[in-house]
Amino acid sequence: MGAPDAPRVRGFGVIRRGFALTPSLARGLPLTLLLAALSTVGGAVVPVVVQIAIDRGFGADGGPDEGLVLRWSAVAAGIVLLTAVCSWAMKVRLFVASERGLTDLRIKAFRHVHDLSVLTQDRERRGALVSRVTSDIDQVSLFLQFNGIMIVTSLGQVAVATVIMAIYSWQLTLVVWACFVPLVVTLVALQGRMARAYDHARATVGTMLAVIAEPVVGASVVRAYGVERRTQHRIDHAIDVNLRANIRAQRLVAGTFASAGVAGGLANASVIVVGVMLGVAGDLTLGGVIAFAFLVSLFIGPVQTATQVITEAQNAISSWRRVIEILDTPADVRDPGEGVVLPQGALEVGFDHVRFAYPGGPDVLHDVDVVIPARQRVAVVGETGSGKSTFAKLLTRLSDPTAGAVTLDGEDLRTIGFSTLRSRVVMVPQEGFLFDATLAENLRYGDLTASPERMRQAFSDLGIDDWFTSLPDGLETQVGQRGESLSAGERQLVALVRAYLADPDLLVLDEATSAVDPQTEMRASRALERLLAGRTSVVVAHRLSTAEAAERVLVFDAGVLVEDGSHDALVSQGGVYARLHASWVAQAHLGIEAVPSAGGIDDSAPGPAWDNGPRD
Ligand SMILES: Nc1ncnc2c1ncn2[C@@H]1O[C@H](COP(=O)(O)OP(=O)(O)OP(=O)(O)O)[C@@H](O)[C@H]1O
Repeated sequence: MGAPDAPRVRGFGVIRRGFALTPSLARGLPLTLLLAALSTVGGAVVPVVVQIAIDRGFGADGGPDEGLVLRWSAVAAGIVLLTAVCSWAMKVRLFVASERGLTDLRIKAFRHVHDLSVLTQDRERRGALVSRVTSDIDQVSLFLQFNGIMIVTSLGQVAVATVIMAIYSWQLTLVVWACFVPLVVTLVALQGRMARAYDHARATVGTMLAVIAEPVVGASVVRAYGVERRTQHRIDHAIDVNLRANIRAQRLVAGTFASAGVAGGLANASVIVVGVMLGVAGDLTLGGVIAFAFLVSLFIGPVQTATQVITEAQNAISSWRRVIEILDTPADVRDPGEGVVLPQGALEVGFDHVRFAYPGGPDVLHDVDVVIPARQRVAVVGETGSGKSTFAKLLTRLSDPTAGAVTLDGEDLRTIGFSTLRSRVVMVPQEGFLFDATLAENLRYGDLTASPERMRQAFSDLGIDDWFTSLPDGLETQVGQRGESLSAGERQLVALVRAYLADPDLLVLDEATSAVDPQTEMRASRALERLLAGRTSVVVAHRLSTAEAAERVLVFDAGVLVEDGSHDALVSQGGVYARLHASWVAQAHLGIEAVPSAGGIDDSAPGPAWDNGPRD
């Protein structure tokens, strides 16, 4: 995602927006800056004391004045100590403020990622999205803690050194500044290129993480198809692209740092030459020339540091921009907050001339106009890609229609608060995602307050307590990552129990296509039967038996609702559904578990499902 719909924020705008989004970052900043300024003063004191000790102590009338040298040394030691304390306090404050601020930012960004519609999330690969909330924020944090304050202290030191140098000799001060003019010009000229180089480098980090994460998640597919080398090649390529992007950015940084070195050397040499000339002319004392030489190094060091830090700031700004872009991406499926109140009980569903297109694509649903009365049990069928899942997504407001409206009991879904919607409407996706936790914790996603007794009762209500009691650890069974310690069929059972605990008034179910053993299949059918009882239900059916059991069948073909009626009526009508049914029956008699589709029989597809199964 080049951040989907967020306007691009530039340079200082990023810093301003960044601070506005994280007020705790700026809180107490004036005191931190004051401490930073005080800690820079200490560094400038030493050359001044050296000058006083040389000119007034060693050069005192009547021989060296040891007392004076000791007194001034004590003063210098005190100031240096105080400076160290200021520096420590400043760093602690900075660490605390940046950690707090960036934690806030991380939480905000993470929440916002959740608010974005599934569609928006799909546009950026998940790994790249995660990188914006993790590694990009880490970059900003690192910069603020180690470099941000260095810019402040360095610029402070440069200012303090300039003032003191000017007090000693304004001519030499001008010479020093003149040596750095080319550096400033170079820096300004390279800013744009460096910003682009770092933007690219940060984007390649996101891509790299996405490319690495994908095969880790899909490790079994990678191994099953023996594509380790091809996968490794993709990863190597992404790493290589990132490496080259970083090198390109760092080359620019190295160039500016080298220019700073040249300017420093030039300044040192010029000061000695011009200083000696001024000394010979009687305009400067020996102590003054030595002090000035010290001050020049005090000036050059921070200028070089600031040069490097300013260039590295581009990296942090690029990262900050990527986080801000996420926060500025509007949540296209917006929660209306309180919203309208829905009546209790089963819900009536309406599609009022609904049209839908995925961003940048053609319409995939065309003028769908249908009413599903409360408590009706509906099956949605059609071949792969006909728009069944999209219909289900609109029904559960994972996306909003491009035109027309989806209604619940006559209320537009867009006017119903998310909390009401999520408690009344539940979607059971094809692959019920399970979290790496116990069975009980996974079931609680359906109802946070469910007690163990209620959970056990749910298994019993759905007629699958024989399976539940076969689990040695019962509710404490660990399901593994994505539920992989359970079989596909068992995961379906858990998903059904979870939906039952949520107790929705409208249940939308995308039937699983994976084939399971006959016993689990029977359990799942029984549980589904009981789960649907008394509720309005829309099941995206992949099994003909599910369509046969429904009161009403909606048939989609290329995004158009082409048939609508009971199973029997549609079979006798002799249309798309009848053809689907006939091919299925023929296949069943032949004992081949092939998958007929609206276009005929597809004998390459596996399983008992009657469309081609999921595209991927
Ligand atoms: N996220 C997406 N972005 C772009 N196009 C999409 C997206 N999801 C689906 N489509 C397209 O929309 C059309 C309808 O897809 P949909 O998933 O609704 O079909 P389906 O009937 O549910 O198919 P299946 O039975 O295989 O799940 C297809 O042409 C598909 O390619």
